[in-house]
Amino acid sequence: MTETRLRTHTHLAGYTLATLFIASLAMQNLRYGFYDLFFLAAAMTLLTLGGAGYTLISRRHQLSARGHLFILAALNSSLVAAMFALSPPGISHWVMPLVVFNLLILPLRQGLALSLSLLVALSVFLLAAEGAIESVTITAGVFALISVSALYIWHYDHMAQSAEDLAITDPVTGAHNARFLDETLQKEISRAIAMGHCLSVITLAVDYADEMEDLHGKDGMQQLLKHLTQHLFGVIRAGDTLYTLENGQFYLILPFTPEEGVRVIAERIRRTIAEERWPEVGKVTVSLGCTTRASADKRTPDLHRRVRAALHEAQKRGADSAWYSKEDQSRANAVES
Ligand SMILES: Nc1nc2c(ncn2[C@@H]2O[C@H](COP(=O)(O)OP(=O)(O)OP(=O)(O)O)[C@@H](O)[C@H]2O)c(=O)[nH]1
Repeated sequence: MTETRLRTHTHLAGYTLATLFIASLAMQNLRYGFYDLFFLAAAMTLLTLGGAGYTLISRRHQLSARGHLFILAALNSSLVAAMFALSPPGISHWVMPLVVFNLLILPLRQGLALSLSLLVALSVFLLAAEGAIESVTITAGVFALISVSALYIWHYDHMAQSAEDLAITDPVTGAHNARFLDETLQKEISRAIAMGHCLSVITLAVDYADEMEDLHGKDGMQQLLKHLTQHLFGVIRAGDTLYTLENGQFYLILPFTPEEGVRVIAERIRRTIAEERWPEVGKVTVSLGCTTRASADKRTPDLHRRVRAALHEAQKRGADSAWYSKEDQSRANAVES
């Protein structure tokens, strides 16, 4: 289940439970003749029902739906207004579920801000209406409830973020993985088409990777890939992204980079890697294929196909070389030419 669907389900469940709870409060107050409180609860029920409707309408962009903040702010404000205008008995019983509800529906910071504001209003009200001891005791209890809920939500957000990072990160090198490559490249292609800027890509393979693995073992090769990743992160500029593929290969997406630029950076990568002495294996060389998006390239396979052909051409020419492929294969020419 995606995060958007999960949020839609939890928001719907939250609003439905809140509606049932507040509607039962409304009925109870009607039964005992507390008409002011009945109208308050009825208004709050309408707001939570509105929240459920809004959740359904915004189900496709639940993570960025801003309307929840307004609905929750209206719920909290109506309770604070009723607190000071009606001085209802047992108001802390209304506040407790609402502070948890704020945290369940809103992003952590917004939920905390609303819940703590409500807590401040409650403690001022209790201080004036019931005295210091009552106010401190109830405020401490509600504060503990807010803290535990916020900690739980922070923990959940943290775990969700770690799971997302793991899903898009190569465990050995720490660069992004192939799964994330297609997603990002398609976005970059769409951005380049919309904004009319250049986009280039490079694919890079360690020369004689299989022989090196036989010689230095899997661990030695993994250490080398880690160091190569750090080196590449040091060479590329902010905005460029790096991906680890299989068999000692890397992929670079370079937004705002024209043909002349990708030739410069490909050559710089080739040269700096060849000049370095790598702790595990000594000297290493790489072959690089590069290309720039042409107007006909609308999808990732268009660029993948051409950049792979360029890498293949570089490898055919022997180790330690780079090759640039233009849209038309017959016009392909070497980087250094
Ligand atoms: N995407 C990307 N392009 C690079 C990088 N380094 C060089 N280039 C491209 O190569 C061109 C020439 O780069 P340089 O020789 O470093 O010259 P520069 O004037 O210092 O380049 P700027 O980074 O644009 O200031 C740049 O304009 C870029 O198009 C890089 O790390 N990433």
